[in-house]
Amino acid sequence: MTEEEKTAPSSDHQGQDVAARILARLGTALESTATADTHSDAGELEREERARLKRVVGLSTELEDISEVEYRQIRLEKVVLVGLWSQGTAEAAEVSLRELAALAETAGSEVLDGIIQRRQTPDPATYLGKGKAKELAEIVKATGADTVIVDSDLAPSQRRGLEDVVKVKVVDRTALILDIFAQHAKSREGKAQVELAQLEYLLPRLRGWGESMSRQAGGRVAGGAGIGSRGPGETKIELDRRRIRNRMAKLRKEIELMEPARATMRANRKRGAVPSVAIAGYTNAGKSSLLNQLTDAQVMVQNALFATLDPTVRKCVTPQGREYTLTDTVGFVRNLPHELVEAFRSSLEEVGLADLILHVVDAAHPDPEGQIQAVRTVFADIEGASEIPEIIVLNKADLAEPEALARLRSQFKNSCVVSAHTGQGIDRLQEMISEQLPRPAVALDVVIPYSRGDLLSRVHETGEPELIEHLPEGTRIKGLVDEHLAQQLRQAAEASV
Ligand SMILES: Nc1nc2c(ncn2[C@@H]2O[C@H](COP(=O)(O)OP(=O)(O)OP(=O)(O)O)[C@@H](O)[C@H]2O)c(=O)[nH]1
Ligand SMILES: [Mg+2]
Repeated sequence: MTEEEKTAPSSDHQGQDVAARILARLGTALESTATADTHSDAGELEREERARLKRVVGLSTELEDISEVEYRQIRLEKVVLVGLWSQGTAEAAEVSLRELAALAETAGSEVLDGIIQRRQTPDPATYLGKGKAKELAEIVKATGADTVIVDSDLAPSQRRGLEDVVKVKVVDRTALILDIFAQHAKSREGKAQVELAQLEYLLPRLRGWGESMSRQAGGRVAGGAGIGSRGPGETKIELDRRRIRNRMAKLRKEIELMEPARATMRANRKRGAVPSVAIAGYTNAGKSSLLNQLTDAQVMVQNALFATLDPTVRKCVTPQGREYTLTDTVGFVRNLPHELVEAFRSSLEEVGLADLILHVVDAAHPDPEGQIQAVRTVFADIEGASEIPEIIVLNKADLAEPEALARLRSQFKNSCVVSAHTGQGIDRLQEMISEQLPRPAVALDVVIPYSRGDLLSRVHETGEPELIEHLPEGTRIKGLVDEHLAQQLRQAAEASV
C-alpha cells in the first residue's frame, strides 16, 4: 500500500445512503451561482480558479465508490489511457488517443501512459482482449496509476469486467467529458444543463452499479466494507431511480424557465433586424480568441477543451459601419455525448438561429477535416443549422503547415485563412462577413428633416446607404434598410412635407 492510499479519506462517506449523497451534491448546482452570471471579463480569474482545481492531489479512493467514478468530480489523478484501433489508419487511432489525453488533462489528471489495441470490435466482457487487459493491468501497477480511461463508451458490464482485471477505476469517454463540463459550467443554466446530462447518464447505469456491488459483496471491494457490501436491493434501486427522475423533471422545468430570457433577447435582435453571426467549431479551435480579435471582448481563452460553455454575445460592426451580433458558443467534439447535446440544446439553438456561421477550424491540427466533419454532424442535429451560410475560418495560420492550408483552402471554397494570435487575415474575414450578412430588404429613397439625425445614424448602423445627400430641405437617403427602419423613415419624410 502506498502512503497515499493509507491517508486517503476512504471511509468518510461509506455509511451514507448513495442516492442521498448524489442528490445532495447535485443540489448545489442550481442554487449556488444565482449572481455569478457575469461572463464579461473574468478570463484571468477563471483560469486561476481552474488551475487551482488541478492542484489537488492525494484524493484517490481506489475502487471505493464507483458511483463517484461514473458521476461527477471524477477526481482523476494518475491515469492510463486505452483505445481500440478498429478502422482507419494507425495515425487516426493515435490522434484519437491524443485527444483523449487532452480531455483527461483538461479534467485535471496526469496522463502516465496510453495503449492502443488493434481489434475489430471491443471484447464484450472486458473491452480489451484478455491478453491486452492483463498487459494493461501490468502497466497500471508499474506506473502507479489510479484510473484507466477508455476511449469510447462502455457498457456497465464491460466496465466492471475490465475493472476486475486492472483493479483500479475504469472511466469511459462520456463520463470524462461530462466531468469537464461539470467543472467548467458557470452560469445557472449551464450548471443545470450539465447536471441533467449527468443524471441521464447515470440513470441506466444504476442497475448495473447495484448488481455489481451485490455481486462483489465481500469480494473485490477492499475489506468488504462500504456501500458496496450492502448491495442495494431492487426496491432501493427503484427508489433511487424515482428520486433521480424527479430531480431531472425539476431541472428540465428550471431550464425551461431560464429560456424566455434568451428568447426575448433573440426577439429583440430580430426586431431591430441586427443580423447575428455565430462562432462555432471544434473545441480548442480558437473560437474565443477569434471573438476577442474581432471585438474588444475579453473572453477567457485557455488551452483546454471546453473552456467556453456559456454563449457570449458581443456587438460588432462591419468596416462599412453595419452592426451585427457575434456569439461565441460551446465547442464540439467527436462523439459528443448525446446526453450533452440534449441538455445543451437551447444553447446550441443559438447557432441554429444565426444568419451566418463562422466555423472556426484549427488548421494546425493533424486532422482538421475530421474535426470539420464532426462539427457538421452536430449541425445536422440542430434545427436549421445546416441551411445557414457558413464561412470556414482556417485559424492558427501562424502554426499551420502551408501545405495543410493550401489543401483546406481548395477543399472549402468559402474559407479564410487567419490567425487569431497575430491578426493575420482578420481584415479579409471582416470583409467576408460584411459581404455575406443578409441584405436589408427594403430599397427606398427619401428626404428626412435634419432634426432626425437619430434615423440617419440608424441607417449607417443597420442599413446599406448608397447615397446620402444634404439638400436644403433635409437629408436625402437612398439605399437598403430593414422593414422596421423603412417605416420610421417614411413617417419622418411625410412629417416634413
Ligand atoms: N498559435 C495560435 N494559437 C491560437 C490561435 N488562436 C487560438 N490559439 C490558442 O488555442 C487555444 C484555444 O483557444 P480558445 O480561443 O480558447 O479556443 P476555443 O475554440 O474558444 O476553445 P473552447 O472554448 O475550449 O472550445 C488557446 O491556447 C489559444 O491561445 C492562433 O491563431 N494561433
Ligand atoms: Mg472558448
